[in-house]
Amino acid sequence: MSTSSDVDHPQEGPGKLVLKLRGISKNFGAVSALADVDLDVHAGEVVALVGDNGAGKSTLVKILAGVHQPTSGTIDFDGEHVVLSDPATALGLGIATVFQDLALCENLDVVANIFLGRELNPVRLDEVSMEIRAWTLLNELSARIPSVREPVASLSGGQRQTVAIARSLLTEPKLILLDEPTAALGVAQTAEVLDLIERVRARGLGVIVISHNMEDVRAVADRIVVLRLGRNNGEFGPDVSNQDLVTAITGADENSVSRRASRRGMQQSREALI
Ligand SMILES: Nc1ncnc2c1ncn2[C@@H]1O[C@H](COP(=O)(O)OP(=O)(O)OP(=O)(O)O)[C@@H](O)[C@H]1O
Repeated sequence: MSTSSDVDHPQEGPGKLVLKLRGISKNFGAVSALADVDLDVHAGEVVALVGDNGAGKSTLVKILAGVHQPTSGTIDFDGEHVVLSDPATALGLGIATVFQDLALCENLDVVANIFLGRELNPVRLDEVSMEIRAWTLLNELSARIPSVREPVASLSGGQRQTVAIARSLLTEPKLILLDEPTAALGVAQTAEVLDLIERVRARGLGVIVISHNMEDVRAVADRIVVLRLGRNNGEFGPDVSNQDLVTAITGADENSVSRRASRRGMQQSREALI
């Protein structure tokens, strides 16, 4: 399938600030899930949010999706102070979230899944217009979907992720949150989804990607933001070393990645001496 997205939506580098979080904290009773977190995302920028289990990534995404309310802190979206009181408000403002479970209906086809709950004419379904719109959207994303009349049950993991992302684009959001979009995908499917993220960025959207896979993060992110124990713990470019990233995520500079790097360094100096 050929693409026209780069032509239709030219975007060179990050644009204006679309999301600005300042001092976001979230307590669940006595548990502090987030403490004083700052985060900026620009239009046309992919920001990877990384951190160990329990670092607070999901809590932050749920705050942006309007599922949780922050205990304190401010959210500016598209230059305005906002309160994301519920998921409909977040979506209405232009923040779309693709959760890890994708929430697709297995027995329905691609068109029905993309338009689920947003049918063009819910009284008398306008199947033709919906099919054309679905094809156009998938075409713009260079998606490899064999047929939009295929039930989702017969699609691969990467294709399902594509359908879920296409569905989230239907409301024309300014920011899209992707929770572990490549988890449990094979090599080729992962590459497909990373390509898709690049196309979403090329449309000028701000993208937040949560991922545990550092290779994927480095491949697609413009900026990598580390959370540790609910706090900001460093911000890096995609060329950051594995060692620095692991140190920021775990808080320990003595780990297997650093030990291997130092062994490699010692071996190289030994070879230089011979
Ligand atoms: N609804 C809740 N009630 C009580 N504590 C919670 C709730 N949600 C999250 N927490 C706690 O907040 C902290 C951050 O959890 P969160 O799920 O945001 O981390 P995470 O970085 O997404 O981890 P993972 O990678 O394992 O999904 C953890 O200590 C967790 O136990």
